Amino acid sequence: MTPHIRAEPGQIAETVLMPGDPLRAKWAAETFLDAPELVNDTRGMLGFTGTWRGNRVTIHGSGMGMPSLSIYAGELIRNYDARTLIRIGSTGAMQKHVAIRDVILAQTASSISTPSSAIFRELNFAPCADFGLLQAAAAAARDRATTVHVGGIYSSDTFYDERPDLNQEMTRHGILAVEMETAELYTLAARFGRRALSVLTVSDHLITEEALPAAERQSSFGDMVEIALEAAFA
Ligand SMILES: O=P(O)(O)O[C@H]1O[C@H](CO)[C@@H](O)[C@H]1O
Ligand SMILES: O=c1cc[nH]c(=O)[nH]1
Repeated sequence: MTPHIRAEPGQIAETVLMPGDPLRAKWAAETFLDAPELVNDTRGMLGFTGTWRGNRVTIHGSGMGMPSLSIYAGELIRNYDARTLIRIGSTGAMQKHVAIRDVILAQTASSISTPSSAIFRELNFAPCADFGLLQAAAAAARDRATTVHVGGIYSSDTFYDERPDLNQEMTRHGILAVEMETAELYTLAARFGRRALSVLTVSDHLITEEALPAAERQSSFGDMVEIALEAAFA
């Protein structure tokens, strides 16, 4: 038990999928896991443990933004010994060739800062995905109709951005999309020797201003969850 997770030792699996939204954790657990059991609801942050093809999996919300993710992922690693952490998130596209509903495998995550920045001081640490997970997710994605992109993303501290110049530079330098958690997830995984990957679904587009209709969000997120599960147990 931690200040933010009421699960008993042993109630959290070694493999954890982490959406930002606790209700997406509930939906994914009820849709993809056998016998999902609620293991956390402290502060309304939901976590479920069940099995997928016989493998134990926890699906636990991270909340929005890196400070929130660093609490949950940090406690899952330190207190429950989570070994494989895969974010399943929504993201905003920053390239014309990336479309709504496409899936992005985040190879690297740029940021202005993360909760870990105080450790690095003048160093520009380069948070990156676990190569084995990335390779397995790319292989799992190849068998699907969904278009998948592999590359760098941007982990922002803000959803309502006030730096169009910065977005332009990221687009110019090939950054695929923006979200708000991955750089800290990859940094924590590096620090504790764990495996991490972010599998993201494009929910809106910063250039075309398209957005996934609310009614289609869950069905479009299904591919991302299955890719994450297949990668975890490849
Ligand atoms: O859909 P989730 O996983 O929450 O991810 C994205 O959506 C939230 C912003 O609306 C941020 O958490 C961002 O990273
Ligand atoms: O953080 C996010 C997530 C989805 N779309 C965005 O524009 N930003």
